[in-house]
Amino acid sequence: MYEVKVMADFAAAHNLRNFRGRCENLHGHNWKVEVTVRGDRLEESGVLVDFGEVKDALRKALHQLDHQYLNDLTYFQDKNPSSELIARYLFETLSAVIDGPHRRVHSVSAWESKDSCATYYGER
Ligand SMILES: Nc1nc2c(c(=O)[nH]1)N=C([C@H](O)[C@H](O)COP(=O)(O)OP(=O)(O)OP(=O)(O)O)CN2
Ligand SMILES: [Zn+2]
Repeated sequence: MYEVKVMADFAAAHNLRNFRGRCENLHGHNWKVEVTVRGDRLEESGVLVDFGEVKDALRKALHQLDHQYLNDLTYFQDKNPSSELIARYLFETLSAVIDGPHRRVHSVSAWESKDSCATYYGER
């Protein structure tokens, strides 16, 4: 099994509804996102997937979040933009473009600060 990881970041505002704490108030973070792709077979070139391909897909997905008030986005109308659900949103978005016969997005981690991170692994 091979594993490829790429990272990128974005800045956004959010508030967590019904959180019963100061995170219910509007505030922001600089999230760092880590995407892990796994697969059992390499391309002829010897790579599982080009880092650049994953970075491009991640940057496109993060462009939708960067400098936004996340609670306003359609995906977060009925759920909080917690780090867990941001990771899930990115997992679903990236799986749709990166998954193939020999490679799959394995996980997406969203680091809200240098010491707090949530990871989504999908349903499988
Ligand atoms: N499991 C999760 N817990 C929390 C999330 C989350 O997305 N998933 N989010 C938050 C809030 O976004 C909040 O802004 C973070 O607050 P806090 O943990 O207090 O962050 P600080 O960096 O200010 O914490 P310190 O106590 O100063 O380290 C909360 N929890
Ligand atoms: Zn927060």
